[in-house]
Amino acid sequence: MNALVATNRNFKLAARLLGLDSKLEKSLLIPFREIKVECTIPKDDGTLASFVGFRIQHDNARGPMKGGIRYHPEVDPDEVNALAQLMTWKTAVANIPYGGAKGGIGCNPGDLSISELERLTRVFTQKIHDLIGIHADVPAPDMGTGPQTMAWILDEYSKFHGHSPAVVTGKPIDLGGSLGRDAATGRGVLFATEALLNEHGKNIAGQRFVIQGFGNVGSWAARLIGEKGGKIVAVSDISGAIKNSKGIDVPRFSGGDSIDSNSILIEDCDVLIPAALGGVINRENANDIKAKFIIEAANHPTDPEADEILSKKGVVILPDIYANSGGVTVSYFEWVQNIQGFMWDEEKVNNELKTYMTRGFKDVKEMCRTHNCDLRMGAFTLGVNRVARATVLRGWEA
Ligand SMILES: NC(=O)C1=CN([C@@H]2O[C@H](COP(=O)(O)OP(=O)(O)OC[C@H]3O[C@@H](n4cnc5c(N)ncnc54)[C@H](O)[C@@H]3O)[C@@H](O)[C@H]2O)C=CC1
Ligand SMILES: O=C(O)CCC(=O)C(=O)O
Repeated sequence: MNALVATNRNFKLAARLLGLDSKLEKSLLIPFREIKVECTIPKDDGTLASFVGFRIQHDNARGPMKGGIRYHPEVDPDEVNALAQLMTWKTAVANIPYGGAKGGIGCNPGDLSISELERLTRVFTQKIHDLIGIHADVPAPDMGTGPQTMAWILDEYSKFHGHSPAVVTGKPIDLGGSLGRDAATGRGVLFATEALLNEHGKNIAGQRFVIQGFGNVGSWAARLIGEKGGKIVAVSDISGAIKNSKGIDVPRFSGGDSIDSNSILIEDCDVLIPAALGGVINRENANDIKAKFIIEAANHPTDPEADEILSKKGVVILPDIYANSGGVTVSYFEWVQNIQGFMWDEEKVNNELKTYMTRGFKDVKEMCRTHNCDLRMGAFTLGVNRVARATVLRGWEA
């Protein structure tokens, strides 16, 4: 199912549960602003290459819009739109003072040299610099981007607006990045997993985990879960997958037999953590999934059709807009530190993150009880209700 159709469907279900006014529902769904820019760069060999970049700013009722920038060949406006909307609900679930946005450039970063990536990032920033900003829209890394990408955006933006470290988060520490941001999404996944398992009378130790994706989020989640005694029995990335029922040597991504990476999601385990692409759990594979718990570290990994199948099988799904909110939460801490001109130590960052993730789980569960719904609808009703309240309070007077 198209990512936007799926995200809109979940939003509308939540709006019904909340009894939202239909006009308000419509206004919350339509993005605040959609930006599409053409980015042409000279390649290292002197030929020209053209790319299309997007920044979709979904909503700013609760504060500046916030969300990552993705470099991936499959980036398309519908997907970026869905991801921007998910950011709006996610920042509200985390109860941080932001709205939602997302960006992306349709490119394969693996095919571009470092200098080509730098030129592409700078051209993209030149085209959108007037529409982002510390109190308007604050980008961050996502798939295919990282601290170096944020450093180039910061530098290019600062040429127009003066030195502005708070215009991006997920920066290198030397440029005002926060300690703990690199690990934050994976650490948030750890805290979220602990909260869910504890509620079911279980601990991380002794559970068998399968993790799809071994980039920023997947590798940190694997490492931190491994340190807590969880057994990682299979992992994959774009290049392949390995499994070992006795446990994989996570830091080395070794110590297992190669398997078909398409079958990783249906491997035998207790907890499945998709940490790569969207839409990977769908009606084609949902019936074959053996995990009892799914922790959505990726954005939108589960299609609504799969949600229904898995729910009938009794699989418990911890939704993306709560489970992976550790990244944007520490991005918020980074932004706060930049604005204050003061740096927190890593212990403070991690302790604050735990407080936010623990509170977020309680808040989601409270909505599940109020609306007699599953965790996805608990998170959606929580996020949508907070944004709706802020929107109504601000009013529509022209
Ligand atoms: N970086 C962050 O702070 C946050 C990221 N996310 C989400 O987490 C997911 C992963 O993001 P990052 O780790 O930042 O990206 P990344 O670019 O660091 O890593 C992506 C990983 O996915 C793997 N991958 C790509 N296609 C694959 C395939 N077909 N099968 C298996 N693995 C595949 C890549 O090899 C790589 O290991 C995305 O859905 C992203 O939107 C969500 C919240 C915050
Ligand atoms: O850290 C951020 O601002 C955004 C992270 C992000 O893109 C996400 O949570 O999907």
